[in-house]
Amino acid sequence: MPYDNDSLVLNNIGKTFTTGHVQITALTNINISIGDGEFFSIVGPSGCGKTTLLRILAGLDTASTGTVDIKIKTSDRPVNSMVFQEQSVFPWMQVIDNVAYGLKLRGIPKKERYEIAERYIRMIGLSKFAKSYPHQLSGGMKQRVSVARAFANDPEILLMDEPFGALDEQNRIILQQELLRIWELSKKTTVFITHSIDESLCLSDRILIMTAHPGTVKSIVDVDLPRPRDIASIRTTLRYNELFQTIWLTLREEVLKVKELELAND
Ligand SMILES: Nc1ncnc2c1ncn2[C@@H]1O[C@H](COP(=O)(O)OP(=O)(O)OP(=O)(O)O)[C@@H](O)[C@H]1O
Repeated sequence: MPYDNDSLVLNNIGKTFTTGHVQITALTNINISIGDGEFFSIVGPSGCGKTTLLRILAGLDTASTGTVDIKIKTSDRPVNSMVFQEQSVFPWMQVIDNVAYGLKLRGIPKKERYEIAERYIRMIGLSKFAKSYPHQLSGGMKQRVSVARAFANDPEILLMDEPFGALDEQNRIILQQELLRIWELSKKTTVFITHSIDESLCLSDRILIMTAHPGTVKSIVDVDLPRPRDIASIRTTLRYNELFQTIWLTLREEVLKVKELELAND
């Protein structure tokens, strides 16, 4: 692991859902340590429990077994901020108030919270739209607002559940590059779910590949691509292609298991 100190440690995490008399084991025996300031991605076949794991990290759901230890550096900031796939901006608030919302909840005075919000709005290239309302923005711009809000909150850890999954490719590449730039400045510990091997390679320090249902750790890949990264040029490197191939071959076994299961259930 490229980081000296842990920010987030998952000990033996398991999750079983009970619906009526039916029990579904979504996650089992997950042990991971994520470094302070690390960008850690999770990929895995559909239904392997990625979102369930992130919800447990966010405290939105509880684990059936095991513990999550998050290192708290200061008590005056939130433990986590989450960015979802679907835009989660408040339609009745201007961009600046959306970005400053978490700071307002923490009682940060207006002048200070606007200064912080303006800084992140500038970083994601929306300065001209600070006073706009969400209905005046495109989908990609709204997702930028969500990203800016998450960073402005200055949480211990940033959790992202396919934040660019609903965007078209051009917007996705621009947002990935912007996310890289902001993350490289803030070095915030980030856990990022994606279905895209390419996206995980462009952004991450390490990538967790999960097994098919029930989800557990299949392998963890070190992304030894240099930083700072330029997404367009990193994709042309030999190392990128080697890593892509390694991840795909590992992931493919799990995706095929899901397909076999689906056929057996037909
Ligand atoms: N609230 C719930 N109640 C019962 N079962 C659930 C619940 N939430 C998730 N599951 C089950 O847990 C398993 C993991 O679901 P989860 O959404 O975490 O997977 P995922 O890897 O994020 O999927 P995808 O890639 O398709 O988004 C699935 O079998 C799902 O049906």
